[in-house]
Amino acid sequence: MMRTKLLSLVPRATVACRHMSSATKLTTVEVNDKTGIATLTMNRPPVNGLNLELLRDLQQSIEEIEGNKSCGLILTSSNPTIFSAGLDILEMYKPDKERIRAFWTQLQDVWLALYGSSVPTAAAINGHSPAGGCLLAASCEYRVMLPKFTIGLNETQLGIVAPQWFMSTYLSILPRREAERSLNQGRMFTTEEALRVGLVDEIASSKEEALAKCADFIATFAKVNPLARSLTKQQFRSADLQQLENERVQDLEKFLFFINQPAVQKGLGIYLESLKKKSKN
Ligand SMILES: CCCCC/C=C\C/C=C\C=C\CC(=O)SCCNC(=O)CCNC(=O)[C@H](O)C(C)(C)COP(=O)(O)OP(=O)(O)OC[C@H]1O[C@@H](n2cnc3c(N)ncnc32)[C@H](O)[C@@H]1OP(=O)(O)O
Repeated sequence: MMRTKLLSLVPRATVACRHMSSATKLTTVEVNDKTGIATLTMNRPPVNGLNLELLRDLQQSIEEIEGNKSCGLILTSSNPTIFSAGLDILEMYKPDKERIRAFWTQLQDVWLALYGSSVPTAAAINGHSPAGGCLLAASCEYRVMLPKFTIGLNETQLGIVAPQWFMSTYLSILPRREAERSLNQGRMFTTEEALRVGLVDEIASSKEEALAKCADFIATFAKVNPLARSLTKQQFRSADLQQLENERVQDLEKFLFFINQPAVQKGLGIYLESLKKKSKN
């Protein structure tokens, strides 16, 4: 394994980091030698849109962290204003038949790996986090968010339906009434609103502070037996995980049927255009 000091890339307070993976281009993993916590950073400009390749790299990085006996995983973004824009709409708009199957299957794999991770997980949400971005953050056990950003499962606003496992993820954090209402509305929460409803656990004023708060959360498990902790987590999450495991193929087929509906394709096209127009103004 390659061991590189990355002192120039980490806060001064950090003593030393092992750079575990550099082969992947769209994610990096750095393990703090002192705390044993791995920081997994998404790095796909311009908006960390979750395309097939970023999802593959995410899964590889999660597996790397699981296999490396890290004490915890912090998910964050290299972009200073965007955690992740969610699924890359270009994967779903006028899709290639084979690729879109691989894409959705890979998204399922990432969720199973992250939501079911045996290590403690936290998200340092250092930017906007709509839809699939929110799903990733919500799959972690703890969330710290920077002010003046937005987060939420906004699928209905795009004319699409969040599948059951997106809903289960929301329900693992939010009271049922709040989860149902905000999913139906496709509501995006400001940082402060997200804190109020419990979608995020803390607010931090900088990325460094967010990472430190996530590390503090992970440190709360330092004296807990790791096997007891991970089996307890598994028991809490196993029904949700098992449901997708059992229905993976049907879930894929439902997604393909839905996404290929002419009305859905039309809606995605209009939404993409509106994003592009907005970025030109
Ligand atoms: C019952 C059966 C159920 C079956 C299941 C069926 C269906 C489920 C299917 C799908 C589930 C999908 C979940 C998703 O994740 S969909 C994606 C939702 N994402 C969004 O709505 C976010 C859209 N983006 C934004 O709001 C902003 O871009 C953002 C706040 C993230 C950043 O704003 P900023 O001003 O900094 O940047 P922009 O100028 O807007 O964007 C720059 C550039 O990036 C392009 N872009 C942005 N987001 C996306 C995206 N998600 N996918 C692809 N491309 C994106 C944007 O168009 C600009 O491009 P360009 O003009 O520079 O070329």
